[in-house]
Amino acid sequence: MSKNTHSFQAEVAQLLHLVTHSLYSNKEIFLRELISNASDACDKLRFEALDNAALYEDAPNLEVRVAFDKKARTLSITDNGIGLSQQEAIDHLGTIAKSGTREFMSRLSGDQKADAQLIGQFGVGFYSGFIVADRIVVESRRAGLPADQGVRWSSTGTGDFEVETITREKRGTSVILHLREDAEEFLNGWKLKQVISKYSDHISLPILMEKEEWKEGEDDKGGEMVATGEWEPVNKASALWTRAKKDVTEEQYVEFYKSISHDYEAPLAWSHNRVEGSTEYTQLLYIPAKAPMDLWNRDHKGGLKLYVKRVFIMDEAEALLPSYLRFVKGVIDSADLPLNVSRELLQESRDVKAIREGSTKRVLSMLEDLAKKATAAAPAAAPETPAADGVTDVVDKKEAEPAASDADAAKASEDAGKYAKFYAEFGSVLKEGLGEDFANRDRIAKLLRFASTTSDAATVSLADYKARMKDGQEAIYYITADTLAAAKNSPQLEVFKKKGIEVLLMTDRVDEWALSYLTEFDGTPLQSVAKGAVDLGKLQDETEKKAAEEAAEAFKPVLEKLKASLKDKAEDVRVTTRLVDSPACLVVQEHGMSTQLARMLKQAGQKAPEVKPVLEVNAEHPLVKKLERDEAHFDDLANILFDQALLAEGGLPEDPAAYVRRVNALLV
Ligand SMILES: Nc1ncnc2c1ncn2[C@@H]1O[C@H](COP(=O)(O)OP(=O)(O)OP(=O)(O)O)[C@@H](O)[C@H]1O
Repeated sequence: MSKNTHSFQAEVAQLLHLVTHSLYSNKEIFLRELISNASDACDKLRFEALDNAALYEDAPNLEVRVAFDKKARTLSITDNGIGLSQQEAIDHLGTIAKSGTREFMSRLSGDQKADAQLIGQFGVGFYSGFIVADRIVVESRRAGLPADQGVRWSSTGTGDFEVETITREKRGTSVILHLREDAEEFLNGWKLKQVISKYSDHISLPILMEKEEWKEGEDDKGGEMVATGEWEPVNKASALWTRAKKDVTEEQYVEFYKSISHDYEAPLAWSHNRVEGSTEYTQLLYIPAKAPMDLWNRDHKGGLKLYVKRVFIMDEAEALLPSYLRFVKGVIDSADLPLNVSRELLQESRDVKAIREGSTKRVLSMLEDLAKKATAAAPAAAPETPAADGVTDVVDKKEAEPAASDADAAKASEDAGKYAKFYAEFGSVLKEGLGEDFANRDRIAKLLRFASTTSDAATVSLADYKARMKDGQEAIYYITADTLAAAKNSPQLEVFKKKGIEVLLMTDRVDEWALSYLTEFDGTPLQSVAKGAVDLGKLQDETEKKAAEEAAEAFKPVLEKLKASLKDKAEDVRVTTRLVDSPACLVVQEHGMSTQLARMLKQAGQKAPEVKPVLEVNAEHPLVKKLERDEAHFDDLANILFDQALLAEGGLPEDPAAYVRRVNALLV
């Protein structure tokens, strides 16, 4: 192949521009990214070589070499991993294959600081080389291909890249950075070692650099460091999760997280354990502080890497955790699984089942721990009972001690905010667990937080709610709506407000579905206030009940007429005591699908059963009383009553024009 020029995928060109302009303040991360790619390439080789040892050729020791050339102003990162074929170089170094790329691009604002944060979350990988280089040359040969099928890829990071065939004896990849003038600091052995030990110490392969010695200059001209030709490792070269906890600093845990997740922010919590017993494995699990772009997609792969006896097997091993914990990042290293385990085999393995259960429990305990810290910081709230699952020994666990200094106080308040932060990012995903993980449903339920009629923020746990229930209250009441405002102002809440009964306000898209799996909490049923007839049980006194029955009796003839008038729209019409200020509201039958969920399904283009709601009217309301007197407009009034009830809960009348006509007729 002669030299060919290719254009970058449009997104890459855009990203490159941003990388060079936004990540400037944190230049050195390019080295972490390139070393991490080099290490991944070695992992891939080791994995492919399980079936084909010939791929090792004559170099079975996998390693990464970092070298610089002061005169040529180049810095190179060389690995003897899997390498790239010509086509792979074109495909992988010219496009971004990651899911969520488009979504990511659309969120960029043009504000460099904000965008730099976003890019950090997205992970720029290879392209980060352009932060420090104005030209990058990649020379590579894929393991197993003949020497004359090497490839040289080069680009100045603007719109195009060039690809040509070269002969390369050694398999693997060299990334050669032609450094910009202002990146000269990386032409220094000491500086490079410092950056490598900061970001890449956990890499399990040796990262080698040439040993340097001080050489005096001639004629008193001052000396300089010169390379000796001898290579020495500059990292510890033991995978971080294989080390004892006491040998790993907090900073190293954070850096390791950043390198496997490409996240900018530190994680909220982590847990590192060696599990022994019938299934042996090491787990290092992290709870991120920020949700990735495509978390909502249920096809979003899990964030766990699977190793077997320290050999990398696969990324995104979704079988290791249930889907509702897909936000968790980390590593599982199993001592029992066969090295050639495939995704399909994983699904069926009993060891994997044990790992999955153990890791699920571990994540839930981490979350309980965070939640407990939040509660400890807010003494007014009801204390959370920690789940007794026998799982202890969480690395980041610190007993809540009285803050001894300002620093401790700051740490305590930071810890206290972590659960709220977690919940804002991942609460909706966690809720999916109610429907997915029956064995842990109670633990998940304890972790849920909602807004309520006493708190706009999602801070109320079901346990808090229970602790505040009124004497005689027999259910946990909730309402689902599209928005907090719609939930708060819903007519269905009126009687609850009047009686001072707290109602949970649920506005998450998954609430209705998820809550259908949670019929009770700690022995108390959950009851939607928009479903079925309102039964306040002991909260309503005898006189109230009697008055309501009498009103319903007196209203019967009007009710019959209303039913006839609205027979196409309403399943039934009845008198209610749940309304105080509003004339009417809609409810669905006890086990029916809420009108809100039906609407959502329709919007999503899915089939939803036709739900005819029940219209409940407030016999005391002047508009309803008017029905008794105004024979001429009865039909119009009845329809307006129904349509307004629909509007109040965020719906739209079936025939909006007819609704407007009817209202106007009454207005003039
Ligand atoms: N040293 C290397 N050896 C072999 N292939 C490489 C090397 N560096 C990069 N690649 C290939 O280029 C692709 C793109 O790399 P890049 O760092 O941009 O993204 P990534 O590694 O896939 O994603 P991320 O960095 O977010 O994990 C890699 O997936 C890999 O296939």
